[in-house]
Amino acid sequence: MDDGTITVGKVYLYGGQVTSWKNDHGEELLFVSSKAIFKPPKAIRGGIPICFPQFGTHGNLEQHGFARNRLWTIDDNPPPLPVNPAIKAFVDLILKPSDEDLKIWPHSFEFRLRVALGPNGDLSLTSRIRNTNTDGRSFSYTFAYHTYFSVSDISEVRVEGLETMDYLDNLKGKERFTEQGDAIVFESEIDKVYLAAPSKIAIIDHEKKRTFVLTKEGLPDAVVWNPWDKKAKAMQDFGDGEYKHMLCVEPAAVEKPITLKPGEEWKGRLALSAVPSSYCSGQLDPLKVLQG
Ligand SMILES: O=P(O)(O)OC[C@H]1O[C@H](O)[C@H](O)[C@@H](O)[C@@H]1O
Repeated sequence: MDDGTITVGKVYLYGGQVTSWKNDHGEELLFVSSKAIFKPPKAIRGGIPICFPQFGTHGNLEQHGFARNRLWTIDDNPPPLPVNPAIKAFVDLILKPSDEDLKIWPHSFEFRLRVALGPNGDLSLTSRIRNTNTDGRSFSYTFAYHTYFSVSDISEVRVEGLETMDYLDNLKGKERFTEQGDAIVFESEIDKVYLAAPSKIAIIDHEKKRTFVLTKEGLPDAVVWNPWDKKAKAMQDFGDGEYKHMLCVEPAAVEKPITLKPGEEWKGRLALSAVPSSYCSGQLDPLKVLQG
């Protein structure tokens, strides 16, 4: 997507993956590792990988499913879906299963991902997944927009909107806990699936004085992940110190898989905006961020 002067977003057909989203000062808002590999068999480390038809290890497929390491195609003639008139540019990507995919997940589907840039440079991703099985069978899946945000310094970041939520802790065998009343801050590795999270979540980067506001629809859960130093070192496609400059907050449907009957379609949407943080007396007003 190009507005004629500066590139404000980049989408790879490999993975159907957004790898760049910039504000009007040309600053990159998504994190992509300097060691990312942009070809099969692994997914690109950064941007917004799509986890489908499985999130994480919640099933028998490879971690996070296969959509993130398949080649998607562009739909040159997208259908006239309800389009927000304020949208400046969009592209529709399509994924359908190959014969090989059908061997590991025996279901026909059409996945249409619309990536759109809206007013003020907002980025939205809308997934429409349709069951195209002709044998009358339903299918179920889990899903996530595995969004990697670029942050100045992870120790200066807080996440608002997930306080008091229940979560499954992936670092403790997916055991269920309840979060305390304070905003989430980061001092060590985190890998949690917040359940029935609110539709708006804010990531506040104190040093950058920037707040990312995530709005999600059709996606009840939200995963929060940072590998921290030890896991960072163990990842081949991730720099040792890069964990300091990224945070994944991933709108998802994990706890309750989505089931589609033949002919049925599901829609899951993520909208992102980056706004200057209003910072007064060391405290942000979460209500302003989340409602304003
Ligand atoms: O290394 P990947 O397969 O891309 O997964 C990276 C991470 O994704 C999610 O956030 C999961 O909750 C983590 O458990 C996982 O480590």
